[in-house]
Amino acid sequence: MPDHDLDPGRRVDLDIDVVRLDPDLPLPTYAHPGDAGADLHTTIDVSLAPGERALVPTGLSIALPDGYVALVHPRSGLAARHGLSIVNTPGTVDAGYRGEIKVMLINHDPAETVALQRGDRIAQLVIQRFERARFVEVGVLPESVRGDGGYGSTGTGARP
Ligand SMILES: O=c1ccn([C@H]2C[C@H](O)[C@@H](COP(=O)(O)OP(=O)(O)OP(=O)(O)O)O2)c(=O)[nH]1
Ligand SMILES: [Mg+2]
Repeated sequence: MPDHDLDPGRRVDLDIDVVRLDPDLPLPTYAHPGDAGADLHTTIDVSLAPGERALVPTGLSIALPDGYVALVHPRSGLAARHGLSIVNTPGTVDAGYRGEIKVMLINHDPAETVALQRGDRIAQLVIQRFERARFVEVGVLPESVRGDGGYGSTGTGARP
């Protein structure tokens, strides 16, 4: 097995109820064992001129268990080949959301139009657990080594 412990028959971690609003298109699909992202398909043909964005339907509605979120990530191949990304990457699909999952695609290529066809895999859905925080207001935060340094405070060169 080339993927050492990435067993194709690996247990499923979680069942998620899915409604296919467009029954001719597939469910989200993991391309390989061990993949974090399940690919999402566009239900429509869509053409994006340079700089243009579009909210693209996937034909899927899901019901996530409480404590889980689905994140809509770009696909690196489309990004590398066509400059295609997602405006609000990663998109957040809340557990209580019952509407159609949509993807806000944007064409970052300066010159080429990106043409996608119905059924093309346009994005990937990563399912994660999250923590729901209680925001406890305090007057002073505990000290830390980083302090308020950020936004490039460590520079870009190699660090010793
Ligand atoms: O890429 C995305 C992002 C969001 N959504 C859906 C699911 C999510 O639960 C809902 C709301 O998303 P978000 O909270 O990011 O948007 P908002 O602008 O804050 O809208 P709202 O006021 O409805 O929360 O829209 C998608 O289908 N795809
Ligand atoms: Mg919101």
